[in-house]
Amino acid sequence: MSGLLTIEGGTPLNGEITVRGAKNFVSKAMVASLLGEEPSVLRNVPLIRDVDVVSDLLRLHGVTVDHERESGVIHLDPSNVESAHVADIDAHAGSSRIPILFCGPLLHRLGEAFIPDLGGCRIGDRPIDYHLEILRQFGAVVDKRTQGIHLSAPRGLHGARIELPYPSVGATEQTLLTAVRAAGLTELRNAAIEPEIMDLIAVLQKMGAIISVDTDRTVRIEGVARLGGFSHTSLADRIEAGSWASAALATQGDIFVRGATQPEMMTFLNTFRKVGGAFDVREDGIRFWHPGGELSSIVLETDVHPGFMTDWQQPLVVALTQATGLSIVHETVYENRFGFTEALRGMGAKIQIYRECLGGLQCRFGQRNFNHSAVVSGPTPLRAADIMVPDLRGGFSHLIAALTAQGTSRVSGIDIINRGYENFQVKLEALGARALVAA
Ligand SMILES: CC(=O)N[C@H]1[C@@H](OP(=O)(O)OP(=O)(O)OC[C@H]2O[C@@H](n3ccc(=O)[nH]c3=O)[C@H](O)[C@@H]2O)O[C@H](CO)[C@@H](O)[C@@H]1O
Ligand SMILES: C=C(OP(=O)(O)O)C(=O)O
Repeated sequence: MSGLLTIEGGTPLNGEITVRGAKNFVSKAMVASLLGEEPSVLRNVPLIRDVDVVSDLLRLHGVTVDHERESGVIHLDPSNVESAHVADIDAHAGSSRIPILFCGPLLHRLGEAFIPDLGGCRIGDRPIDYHLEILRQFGAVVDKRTQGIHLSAPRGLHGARIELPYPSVGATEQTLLTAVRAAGLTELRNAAIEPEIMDLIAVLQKMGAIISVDTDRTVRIEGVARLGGFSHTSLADRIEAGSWASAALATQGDIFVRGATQPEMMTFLNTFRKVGGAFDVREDGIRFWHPGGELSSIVLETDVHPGFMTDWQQPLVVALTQATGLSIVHETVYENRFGFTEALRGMGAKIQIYRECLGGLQCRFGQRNFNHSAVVSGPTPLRAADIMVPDLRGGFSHLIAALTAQGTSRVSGIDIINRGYENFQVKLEALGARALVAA
């Protein structure tokens, strides 16, 4: 990955930026449009690479995608869905995790699907065993090939009783996108209930689906023969909002995040307040700032919703290097999400990584040799360094660290960040960061 940013740190980030629709919803709603017999419209779409990848994949399958980039409106017309050339799809291998969610919709529309090898952040093994098992339960025949996966449904797809071993976001979405047009009833136990999934359910309901969510995380879907289009405005990207909030805290700044919304961020806001950050929820966004004085160390465990989201963890850890005392961070969603701390240690942060489950919960990764707990000791002044972006959130964390550090850092591989942060360089400039793209 390319792109080099030179950052002169030590200046608080102050000002206002806007967040638009959620990366982890918009791409899925775009896939859902494949299920309809009529056109759909999606608003508040951010300019991020995952949207471009999904647009390309939809176009390869005959969907007309008209993206008004500045206004953030996408028109999707699936009237002429067709099989794509395997070589064309394969060109997108490794670009994102979304292609796996094309399975159900393509099986319904075409009777077969070819899925390229997945991309996404390398923060653990990220197997797709739940996805494939679910598809088999619906009646799909799964043929794993050297490159990619071929699926067919010789007898059509029928509803299934599914229980997830872990409330996986992707596997829940796989079930929803397949069950809505499968024959009969589907029952999904131990489903994930992230706000982005709830917004996907809202989209599917607008299209004509019948879906109920019980208090015990059981989702029931009554399959229907036909779905129409939808018109929908995406919920805001709570991960991007939390990332800018962490940047405000670490740099002792003050950022108004226009578009950020409280309900989806309540868990983040509680943690932010415990660390010592201040925030003000307004009609049109949330202001986050460092109120002066010391920040407090905390014990934090990432979890599925409504727990503290794993994608908030990496940016917040940078802010924790500026808090007084020992913070404990237990990552329970991914087994390998602390790789980004190596660069922080090189910048002077005191972060130790442990295999044990520190915190309160025993998680799936305990006793299994995974470095999934961290102890952060602070406050430590950070010094500038040359660093390489490892993944999406780790990359944004490196930006925060460079902005916090005294001196000039060179951050390479910044293109990865465009996968989930819209116009982040323009936003940095608007917040007064001294950041320059190297020629
Ligand atoms: C594009 C998108 O929406 N990405 C989000 C989605 O990823 P994604 O949908 O890939 O994450 P999952 O919720 O599926 O993964 C959670 C855990 O389940 C495991 N697992 C998952 C599927 C499977 O078949 N087998 C299996 O073992 C994973 O390895 C991981 O340890 O939810 C994650 C958890 O909130 C977020 O960090 C990602 O930003
Ligand atoms: C892990 C993430 O995304 P993906 O699932 O697309 O890799 C993320 O957004 O932090």
